[in-house]
Amino acid sequence: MTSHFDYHDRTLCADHTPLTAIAEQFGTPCFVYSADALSESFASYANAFAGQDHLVCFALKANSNLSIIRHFARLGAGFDIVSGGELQRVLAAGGDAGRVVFSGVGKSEAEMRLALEAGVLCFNVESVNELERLNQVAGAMGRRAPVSLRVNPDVDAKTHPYISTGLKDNKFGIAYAEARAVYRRAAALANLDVVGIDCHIGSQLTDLTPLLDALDRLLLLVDQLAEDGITLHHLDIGGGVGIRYRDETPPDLNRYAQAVREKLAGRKLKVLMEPGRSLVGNAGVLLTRVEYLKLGETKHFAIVDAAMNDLMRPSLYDAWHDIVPVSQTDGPAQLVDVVGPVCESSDFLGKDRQLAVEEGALLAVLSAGAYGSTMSSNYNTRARAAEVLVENGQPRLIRERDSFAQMVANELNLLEPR
Ligand SMILES: Cc1ncc(COP(=O)(O)O)c(C=O)c1O
Ligand SMILES: N[C@@H](CCCC[NH3+])C(=O)O
Repeated sequence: MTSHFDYHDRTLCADHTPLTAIAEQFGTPCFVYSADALSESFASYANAFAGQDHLVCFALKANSNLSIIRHFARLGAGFDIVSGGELQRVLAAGGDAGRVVFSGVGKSEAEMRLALEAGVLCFNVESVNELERLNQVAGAMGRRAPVSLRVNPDVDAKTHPYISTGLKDNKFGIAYAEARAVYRRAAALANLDVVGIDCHIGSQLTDLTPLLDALDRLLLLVDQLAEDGITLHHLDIGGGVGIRYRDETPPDLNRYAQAVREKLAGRKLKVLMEPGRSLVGNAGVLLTRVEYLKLGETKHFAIVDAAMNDLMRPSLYDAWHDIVPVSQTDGPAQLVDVVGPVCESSDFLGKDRQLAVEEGALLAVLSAGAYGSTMSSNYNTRARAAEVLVENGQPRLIRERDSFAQMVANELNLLEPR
């Protein structure tokens, strides 16, 4: 529970707006976000890094709803994108392309053209082949491409193996041992401007040590590059700061910023960062209603109207999300698996939870603001959930639930005549 999602008169509220009223108005399942929580998490970065030349680039993959992008753009954020689609979202929401860094291992030529056209701040390049392709695409357009190399510092981020990205055997980044040579190659290419260096070692990190170790390794490289006559203007420390899902202790941002400040003292390097989860994760919940209570032979199930297609994290990473009743009752708690209607045994939101539940009751799956809606799908031809933003005490629909007509429309006119 956070101060933004808390009980008032035994009803869970989003900034004092009862989730019962939101469910009534918008239906379930639906994601509910708190605008104040978004502002607060952004402010905690801004305050921690105040006094240092920096840019917080919100990693869109965590939550790319246009209203959330716009909210962060108004607060002065930049954006970290990984596809042409994400760039379109930033532009549609009124974000500034000049504050966008473009990450990702597989940028297509079309995506490069789109980003050069828009004028992004930087391409975070992840391989020599990408470098050559970008040089060629920029040349053909008569443009120069600003580049940073994503260096793989080979540090163990000590997180779930699926979300660790900074080890030698991960597909991400340019091997540390090769980075200096690749920079020389980049500097020699006619249509590129070498402007920065970046890394991102993994997600949901609760320990600052690997982040700071990675920074040390990058700074060593920055010095070697200076000897080669390559001067960088920014250093992008990536994202990865973890949040509390259950009982984790997230890293202290002030300590992180202080350590970064000390390590960069005396250098003319702007700091960029790419937080996703830590900006939005605890600013959202997934609201769902219990359809059935099913007493199995060995287990009891609360079958709810949200499923793995709405929130994949439990199925995919065995991730824990707290699940709480929206209305507190005095009924007896029982041990249940909270599962969805999807036809997969891995379709669960939580296992072995002590909950006082009854059919028709509302539940809130907490910490669902990051990698919830963005990873959702239409599996089982289920409509992707609506999204609602609570701002100034008012809930506002920011994404409509898919309609079934929408879902079949793309294929309907391609049907062979009967
Ligand atoms: C390159 C890059 N930047 C930023 C992020 C955002 O990470 P997080 O949500 O953990 O802050 C990711 C995802 O892990 C990423 O791959
Ligand atoms: N999608 C993951 C994190 C991966 C971040 C992307 N590099 C999650 O839900 O935790």
